[in-house]
Amino acid sequence: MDLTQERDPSVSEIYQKICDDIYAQGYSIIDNALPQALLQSLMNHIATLSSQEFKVAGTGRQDEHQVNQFVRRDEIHWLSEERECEREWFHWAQGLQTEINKRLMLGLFSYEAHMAHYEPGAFYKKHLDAFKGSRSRVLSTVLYLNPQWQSNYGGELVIYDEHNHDSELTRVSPMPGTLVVFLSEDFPHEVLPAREHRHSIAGWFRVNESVGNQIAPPQ
Ligand SMILES: O=C(O)CCC(=O)C(=O)O
Ligand SMILES: [Fe+2]
Repeated sequence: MDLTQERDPSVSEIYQKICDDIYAQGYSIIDNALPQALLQSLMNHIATLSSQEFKVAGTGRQDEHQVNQFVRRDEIHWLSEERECEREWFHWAQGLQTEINKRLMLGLFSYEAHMAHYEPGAFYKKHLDAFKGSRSRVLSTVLYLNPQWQSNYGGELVIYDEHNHDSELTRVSPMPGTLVVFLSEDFPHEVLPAREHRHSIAGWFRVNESVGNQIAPPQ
């Protein structure tokens, strides 16, 4: 089953819009970004994943992984190619990667993603997804999977100005099917506490950090 509907012109229009926005301002916010069937299947999937498949999220690189409850309070489940509907999300992201590389020549090489669950009251303090100059994570994506979200629930993503980290650029409410894409090294952002359970998929495109035939160490 191909839930991304490759031939659907609206998929390539969305890819184009993301490329245009990234080129113009470094970030993109798209409502109803996915084909309805794919969005529905991801929402069903996250709703049925058992709580055992979510782990408390940490901060820092994998080898210095720390759980810091003052920084973030979400639980995550890394996506894999093994489950069909997770594979469909990778497929959609692969299409975006191809388009971005063609249009913006960012040299995106791989994509990793996890589902995230924020309990009521959970948050993620202001942070960057990559250290400046590290080139590990180049482009971040966040897709929201909350079928019943209302604007008074809170839980907004706040994006800050790349040149003035105290100045708020915009707030995004985690409405179903809204997608945010931004340059990982440039835009500090935070997740405000919500009154309800909040679900999303966060993902990151990386460049190839391998030198010669040596494989880059895990991040
Ligand atoms: O869920 C969001 O809105 C953003 C999550 C985030 O910033 C992250 O996982 O790095
Ligand atoms: Fe982030």
